[in-house]
Formats: sequence, C-alpha cells, structure tokens
Amino acid sequence: MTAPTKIMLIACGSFNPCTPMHFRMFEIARDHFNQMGTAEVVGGIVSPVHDSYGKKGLVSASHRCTMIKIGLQSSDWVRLSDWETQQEEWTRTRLTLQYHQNYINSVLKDSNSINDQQIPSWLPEGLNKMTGHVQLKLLCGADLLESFATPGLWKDEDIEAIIGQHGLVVISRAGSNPEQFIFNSDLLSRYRRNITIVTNWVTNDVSSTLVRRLLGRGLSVKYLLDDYVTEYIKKHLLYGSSAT
Ligand SMILES: Nc1ncnc2c1ncn2[C@@H]1O[C@H](COP(=O)(O)OP(=O)(O)OP(=O)(O)O)[C@@H](O)[C@H]1O
Ligand SMILES: NC(=O)c1ccc[n+]([C@@H]2O[C@H](COP(=O)(O)O)[C@@H](O)[C@H]2O)c1
Repeated sequence: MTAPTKIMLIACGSFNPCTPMHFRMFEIARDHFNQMGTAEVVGGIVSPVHDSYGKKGLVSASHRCTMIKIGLQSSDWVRLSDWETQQEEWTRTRLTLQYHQNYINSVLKDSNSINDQQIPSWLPEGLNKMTGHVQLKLLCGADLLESFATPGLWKDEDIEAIIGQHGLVVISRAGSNPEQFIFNSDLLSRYRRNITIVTNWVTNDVSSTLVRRLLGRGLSVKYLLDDYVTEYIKKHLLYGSSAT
C-alpha cells in the first residue's frame, strides 16, 4: 500500500479578529482527509494579511498576530506565520503560497540548510525528518472561493496557479453552494480535481464582521470568541470596545 500524500494547509485572511471558526476550519479539513484516507495533514498555517491590505477597520498586524497566538494556544498543529505581515506591502495569495511551499521544499531537501535559530515557528515539528513531498494547499471558506468571481480582485493566472500548482480546500459556509459555483466557472471546472470541498455539517456563521459589530455596540461576544482573545481586545480597546 502506498503512503497517503502529505499535505499542509494554509489559511489566508484578515483575522480581524480571529474567531474559533477560523481554527475549526483546520480540524474539519483534517478530519475529512483522515476519513477519506486520501492525505495525511502534517501541519496548518494561519497567515494574516498585511496592514496595507487596507480593509476598513483592520487593526494592526501586531494585534492580529497576538490574538491568533492566543487563540491557537490549545492547538498542537496549527501555527501562525507572520511572514505576510513582515513584508513591505500586501502580498498576493499566490506568492504567499509559493513562499511557504518553497521553504517547506528547502527543509525537506536539506534539513541542514537552516539552523535552529532560523527555523520559523510556523514549520511543523519533525518536518525535516519527513520523506517525500509535502504539498501546501490553500484552506478557505466558501466565501473566499466565491470572491474569485469579483471583477478585478484576483488575476486568472493566480487562481490557476493556486489551484493547479497547490490545490484548494473549501469549507462550506452557511448560504454557500461551492459545487454550483465551481460548475459555473470554466476555469475552476478545469481544475476540479485539485479542489476539495468539505461539508461543514455544523455550519456556524460567526464572522469577524459580526464580532466587531457586537464589540462596537458594547454587546457580549462571550461564547463567540476565545475568552482570552476577548480579554486582549478589551485590554487594548480594539474595535470600539470598552474595558468592561
Ligand atoms: N464561519 C465560517 N465558516 C467557514 N469559513 C469561514 C468562517 N469564517 C471565516 N471563514 C474563512 O476564514 C478565512 C479567513 O477569513 P477572514 O479573516 O476574511 O474572516 P471573516 O470572518 O470572513 O472576516 P470579515 O467578516 O472581516 O470579512 C476565509 O477563508 C473565510 O472564508
Ligand atoms: N489577488 C489576490 O491574491 C487576492 C485578492 C483578494 C484577497 N486576497 C486574500 O484573501 C484574503 C481575504 O481576506 P478578507 O476576506 O478578509 O478580505 C486575504 O488573505 C487576502 O490577501 C488575495
């Protein structure tokens, strides 16, 4: 029997702030691959977008990274990569994938190519001892997939490279129909076998937008956000919240 393909998952987004659902996506995807026996998921990466992405209400990357670290404290396999936030400007998602894939490849090829001090914290432990290829795939909710159709937002060649060279894992989101969306697109249909759609049977439509709105109105976000993330938000008065 051949060993299943090894994959890593990377989620790109604002994470403004990160919600438990952002991290739950990883669990849902890993369970799917385990159950199907089609791949072994060896690591997960959360890559928050650069400050210059310029989305309204985006708090600094330093706050967003700290909240992700707090939110991921109980995960033993999903990690933060602050690489995007450290660049001079916003990085297209295709290039973010390329950077992380190249890094993974270089570690697999020659574990001596980096010394202990240089090892980025997003790399899974033991990667340097793994054999074979580890394929990095973009993990996203169905709304990100649907944003591919927004005119001018994504270059066709980037979509083609992301799906053709890496692969896409889409988690269904309330009100979305990723199958239909892919069927309606010639480009996506061409690469259909590189797209994995995972049904989230317990859809949860918590979004960062909703959380920001509640916080701004002084309403409770308890049970929607990690308690320690909420504590951090209130301590730093983020999203128009008050300390109490
Ligand atoms: N409830 C959810 N179900 C499935 N996927 C989700 C959910 N919330 C976020 N995601 C996915 O997480 C990734 C990062 O999302 P992002 O930071 O844009 O979060 P968001 O909650 O959609 O943000 P905002 O409300 O600020 O637009 C995207 O791929 C998005 O589709
Ligand atoms: N052309 C591109 O590569 C492109 C376009 C739009 C959004 N994105 C990425 O998608 C994510 C979207 O996040 P939001 O849903 O919060 O806007 C971000 O990581 C952003 O960098 C990439």
